[in-house]
Amino acid sequence: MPDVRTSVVETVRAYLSRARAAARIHQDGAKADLAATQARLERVRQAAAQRPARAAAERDRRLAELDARHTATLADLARRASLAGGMRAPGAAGEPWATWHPTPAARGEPPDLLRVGEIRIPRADAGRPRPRPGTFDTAPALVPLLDRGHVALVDNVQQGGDAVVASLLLRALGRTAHGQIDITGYDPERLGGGLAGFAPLAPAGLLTFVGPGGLTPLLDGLVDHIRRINETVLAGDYASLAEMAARTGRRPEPWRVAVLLGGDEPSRHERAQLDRILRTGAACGVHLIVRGIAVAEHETVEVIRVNGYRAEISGCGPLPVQLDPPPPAELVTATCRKIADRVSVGPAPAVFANLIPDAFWTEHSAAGLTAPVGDSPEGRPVDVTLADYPPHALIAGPSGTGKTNLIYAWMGALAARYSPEELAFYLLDFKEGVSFARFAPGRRDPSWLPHVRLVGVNVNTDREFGLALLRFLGRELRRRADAAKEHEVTKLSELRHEDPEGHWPRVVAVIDEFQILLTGRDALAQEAATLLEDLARRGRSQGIHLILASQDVSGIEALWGRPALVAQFTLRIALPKARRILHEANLAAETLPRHHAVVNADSGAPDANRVVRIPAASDRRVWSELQHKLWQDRPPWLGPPRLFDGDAVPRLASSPDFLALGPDVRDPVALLGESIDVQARSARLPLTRSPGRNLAVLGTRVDEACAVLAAAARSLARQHADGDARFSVACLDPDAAATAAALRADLPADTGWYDAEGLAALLPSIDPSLESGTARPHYLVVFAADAAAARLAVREGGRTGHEHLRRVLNTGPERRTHVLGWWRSVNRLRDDLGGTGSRTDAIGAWVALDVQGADLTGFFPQQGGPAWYPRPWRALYFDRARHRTPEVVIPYGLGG
Ligand SMILES: Nc1ncnc2c1ncn2[C@@H]1O[C@H](COP(=O)(O)OP(=O)(O)OP(=O)(O)O)[C@@H](O)[C@H]1O
Repeated sequence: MPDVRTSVVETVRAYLSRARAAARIHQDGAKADLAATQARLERVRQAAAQRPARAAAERDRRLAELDARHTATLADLARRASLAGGMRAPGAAGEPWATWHPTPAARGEPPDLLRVGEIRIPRADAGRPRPRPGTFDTAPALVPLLDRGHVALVDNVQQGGDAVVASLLLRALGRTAHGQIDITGYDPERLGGGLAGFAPLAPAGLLTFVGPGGLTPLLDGLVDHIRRINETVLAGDYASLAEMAARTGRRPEPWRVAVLLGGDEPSRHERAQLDRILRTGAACGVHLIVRGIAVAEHETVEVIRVNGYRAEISGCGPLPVQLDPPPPAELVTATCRKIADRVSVGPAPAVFANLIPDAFWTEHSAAGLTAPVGDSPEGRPVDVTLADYPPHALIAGPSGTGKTNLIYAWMGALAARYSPEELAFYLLDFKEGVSFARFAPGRRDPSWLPHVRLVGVNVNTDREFGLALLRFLGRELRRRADAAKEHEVTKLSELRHEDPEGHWPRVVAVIDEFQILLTGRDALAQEAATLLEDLARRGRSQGIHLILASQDVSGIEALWGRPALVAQFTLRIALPKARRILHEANLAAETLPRHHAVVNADSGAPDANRVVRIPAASDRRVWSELQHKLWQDRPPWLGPPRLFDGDAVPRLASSPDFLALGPDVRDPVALLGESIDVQARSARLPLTRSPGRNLAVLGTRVDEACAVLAAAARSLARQHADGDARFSVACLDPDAAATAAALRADLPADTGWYDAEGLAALLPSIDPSLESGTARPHYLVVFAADAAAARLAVREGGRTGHEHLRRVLNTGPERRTHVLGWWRSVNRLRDDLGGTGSRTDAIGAWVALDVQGADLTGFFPQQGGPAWYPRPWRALYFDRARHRTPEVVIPYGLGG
């Protein structure tokens, strides 16, 4: 048993020993853990003890950084505010008084803000927690007044307030065009003393003082003015005068600034009027500077609280403002005196540049053409319209009063507003001189006014050219009327709407000294008057407008006989001393100063007068500057205008019809000279195989006769390949020899050359009846054919030379043999044809030079011959087969 007990004890002991050992191990582990935890705790404790100091350092670093950034931003903002301030108040709006002088803004520039002092922005140096007292950045303290609002001064010290009022007024005066600000002063306390420095403006009407008790009428007047501007000037088209000025560059009304300096408490009516002005005045250029009268808060009112030279301005927030000192008294009076002097003298002369908009070709002419021709006496632009009403204009004034200048000004203003797609000019000057030539390319200046399609100068003796223009316009009128009918509309504005792809510019035809076209009781004047009447009546709806100018009362009288025609010219422009263009009772033109015009869009009725100052627009340099700009912008499809110069001699070699000729034509055409027409066409004589297709040039003028024959022969030669046609040249007048020889040199090499003897031998040899139908053409060009009469009278082989000549004339053309001859008188031709009573039909076409119309009786279907008064380098051409009336042609120059 003891053994059992012993064994149990030992087992338990062993078990306990193991358990103890295990517990010891656990205890050791726990101890180690405890030590580690305690060590960590100690570390955490130590770290925790260091943390507040680090956080504070970090916080301080961040604060310093923010401080520096803030300081830099503030300095930058102050710098930028200063810069921006300078830009918003340039020149006289912001300049210090020491260097101040008026700098009026340019036309159309919006008015600036006005400086009254400087904003002081406290400067905080980096690293310093607080700004150092007395250190600050500055920016101009600007106040909006003109076109923007009103200023209310709240002050208790006189000085600073006086300085603000004087600064605002002087800066506003110096920054606007002279005379563009009307000031009214209401100063019942000091009876105007508050504005004493500005008194020199009073005599020029730019400053009015209102006495005590005058506040009501003053406010009523301003309210009335605002109403008038809204009704008649802005008229619903613009929200404000500022918008009108920005869009049109025009400011038709001056600003009105009323300075109200204290007084009794306003009545209820006055307060209501004040409120109205504060609400609505700025849009109409009416502004108040109020001091000592409490005004309602309004967004348009800038409140300045003045305390000595310190102030707070509502627009600058709480930032303190240091007010500028008042402008020196002598600067104020000297400036006001200068402005008053300038305004009393009257506005500066009207300037051509003011008629030209900043941007070209922005207007559309569908409804009409509107452009200024000058300024009103107050300096405001005066627009003139050509449309359905008024459709046409008459301009009159004695020589030298500026009609041409007015036309230039008007054309410049129109051409700058309307593109060549919208407007086309046709210009004709019957005066001697070349006033419209500048619009066409010249030798020195290749530019042209892109709107001009035709220029006629030196046409005083070529009334035919005026007629040609009217015929052309008549055709254009019909073309437009037809197009309108096709689109089932009646007016140009509707046609343009229906046919947007069509090219339908408004046409303006200007005819200077138009009466020349209508003088004389001949058929030409009759036709011209009838065409004019038709154009004037029907042109209005088709966008064809006439501007007729005349220096001579007879010009107007030429129209007076046609009341229906005159009635269409409802727009009348009278230059000084122009008579009979306005209504009889309208004497406005009598007293008109130089370079002025009365524009009247109601047929001259006195009520419709508008006096306009016309700018000088004739200066070539100024004009060509504008023309060059417009020319550079011209559309690529637009060619130069046709220039018809009555003094110039046309050249065959450069005439379009000559250049278009080529060989192998069926019926050759002889070109005889240039037609007087809107296009540079040649007068043509078709040489068909019909009887009478010969030409007689008649008259004694050698050069012109030679020119016609040479042009005819040269143009024929161009239509035949070498050898295809035969040319024979006979020259029987030594004066014509040089031309004839030069011609021969240009004709085919086998061209025959004959004198009288040779001609007498040649004629019998020409036997057209023997030629076959395909015979080659033969042109017999005879210079001074009559000089061969004695030789041709000789009978040889049973026949005289004359008989041979007549045979060739009579039977030649059918066989392609044509005589192109020059006879120095009609009678000599008649003799060559067989004497008085002989047949003349072999001469189917003639060109008369210095030959009286009556002499041509036998060669012209009507009794008495054609109406023809010979003039230098002009010829009358008649082709029995084609003409009803003869046409005037200009021979091509002998130079080729
Ligand atoms: N508004 C103006 N301002 C300055 N100069 C002008 C003005 N109008 C005309 N002139 C000048 O007066 C002169 C005569 O002008 P213009 O040739 O236009 O007159 P006109 O009536 O057409 O004369 P005429 O019928 O004899 O040709 C020109 O030298 C012109 O430059």
